[in-house]
Amino acid sequence: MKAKVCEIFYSLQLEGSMLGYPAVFVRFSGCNLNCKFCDTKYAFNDYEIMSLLQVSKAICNYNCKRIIFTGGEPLLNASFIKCLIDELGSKYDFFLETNGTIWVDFASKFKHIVVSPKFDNLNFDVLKKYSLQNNVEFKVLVENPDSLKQIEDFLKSLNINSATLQPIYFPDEPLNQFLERTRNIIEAFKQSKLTNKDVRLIIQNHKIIYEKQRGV
Ligand SMILES: Nc1nc2[nH]cc(C(=O)O)c2c(=O)[nH]1
Ligand code: SF4
Ligand SMILES: [Mg+2]
Repeated sequence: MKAKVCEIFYSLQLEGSMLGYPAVFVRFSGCNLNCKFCDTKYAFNDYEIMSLLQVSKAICNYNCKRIIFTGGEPLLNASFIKCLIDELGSKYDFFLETNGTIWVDFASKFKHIVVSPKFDNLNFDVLKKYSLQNNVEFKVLVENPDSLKQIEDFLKSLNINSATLQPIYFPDEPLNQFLERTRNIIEAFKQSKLTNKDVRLIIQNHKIIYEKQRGV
């Protein structure tokens, strides 16, 4: 079995509630969506075709027990990932970053799944299934302070009480502008109804620390 793999690298999880844990990232190429704010467009056409053995060897070369599958949309390679998990076994903890449009029946094999729904492409049947799992974190992207009302309604519609808000850092946006927009989002968040739920705001720390480099 083979898959298009964009990059495999060792870093810290620098987004979401698992912030700070060292992990090996396996970034698959390709996505079923095409978001205008996508920060991994390079994953669409920069890849190597790799076998299961090549990927598992690359993972084993790092001395780290946490493996994060990301993309693109990693679940376009669901059976490849399932085989990797079965092969690598119980000494590893597996994590997933997905856009929440594809469901897999081995979802419970992941220690933690980050589902980041995109409002232009919501699949409520799939999102409902993820919302019923106890290993799922919903990470909702925030464009500006006005986006919070839509996010409130979205969480309510799926009966979701806990989530992570992540301000979007547009690919060609200057850092100062992102920081100012983030400060405005924080002020609006503090005044919103979301403060009555288990909702937190966490920025993409790698974008600040490494200035939008890839593979970090
Ligand atoms: N350090 C680091 N943390 C991340 N968390 C999620 C990432 C992703 O691109 O899915 C990512 C990434 O690309 N780098
Ligand atoms: S779902 Fe994620 S990887 Fe796919 S196009 Fe949108 S932002 Fe990019
Ligand atoms: Mg990313």
